[in-house]
Amino acid sequence: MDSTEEPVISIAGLWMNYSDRMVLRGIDLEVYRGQIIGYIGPNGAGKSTTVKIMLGLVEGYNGTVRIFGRDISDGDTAYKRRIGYVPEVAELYDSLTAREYLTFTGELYGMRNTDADLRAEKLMRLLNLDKAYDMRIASYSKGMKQKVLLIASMLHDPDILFLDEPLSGLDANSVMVVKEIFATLAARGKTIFYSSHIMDVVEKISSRIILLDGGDIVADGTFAQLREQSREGSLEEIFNQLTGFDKYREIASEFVAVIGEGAPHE
Ligand SMILES: Nc1ncnc2c1ncn2[C@@H]1O[C@H](COP(=O)(O)OP(=O)(O)OP(=O)(O)O)[C@@H](O)[C@H]1O
Repeated sequence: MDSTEEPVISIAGLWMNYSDRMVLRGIDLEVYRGQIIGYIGPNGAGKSTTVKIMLGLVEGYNGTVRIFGRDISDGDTAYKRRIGYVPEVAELYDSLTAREYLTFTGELYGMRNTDADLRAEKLMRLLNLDKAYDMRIASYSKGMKQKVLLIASMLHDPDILFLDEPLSGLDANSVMVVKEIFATLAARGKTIFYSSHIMDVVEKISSRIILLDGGDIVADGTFAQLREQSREGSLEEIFNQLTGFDKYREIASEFVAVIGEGAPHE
């Protein structure tokens, strides 16, 4: 990273609460071109909230969020054309075919219908979905839907990709392809910002790992740096240590004990 380079994402003093619940407590974060950020944290830590704020989907926060150098609260939504997003829950238009859905999405991003169609068809073929291109999405498997979401997020060649559990439902071969796509895009200067709970994936593909807990960033660095600081071996162990979670054995044993308490059979 060139130290004189402007960050593509710059967050300063970000606070967010939903009614009486404080979710983000003054987050500061700068992200640069070419970084693959693994944004991790316990359930409910505020990862999706942070991403939705950056996408302009959640308002009412305090602090400053700049994307490509511009404050996103200034009313100019032009930055959205340069980002792609894969949400946590696949909300696809089941009644459409992939051709209809992807050309429609491409047009929303300002592409010409024929260009979007041509490109989408090529990308579908590369992910083994050529035969499904004209089938209704309702008939797709979970992994097929996930591939369509991934294609939709990248069709317009965005500069920043936000993804929530991007490898969810993909088979091992497809996981390898998508991981390689992320690495290649990052090498071309794109930024990948994704959330996942699959620690061995995060460990392997992130150039930088950011751990959110209790509304704050509690770790930020490469996997090697995190490992050095915490003296733990795997990211899963580092995660457990930094989030203060050491009760998994007790919880599991109590859980199994409750199951074995004797069901109220007649
Ligand atoms: N629209 C909303 N209204 C009220 N509370 C919300 C809303 N969205 C999120 N929250 C709350 O904010 C907190 C953070 O949620 P968020 O979805 O950002 O967490 P997360 O880190 O993405 O979790 P997960 O790993 O489970 O996906 C949770 O306590 C959640 O209940």
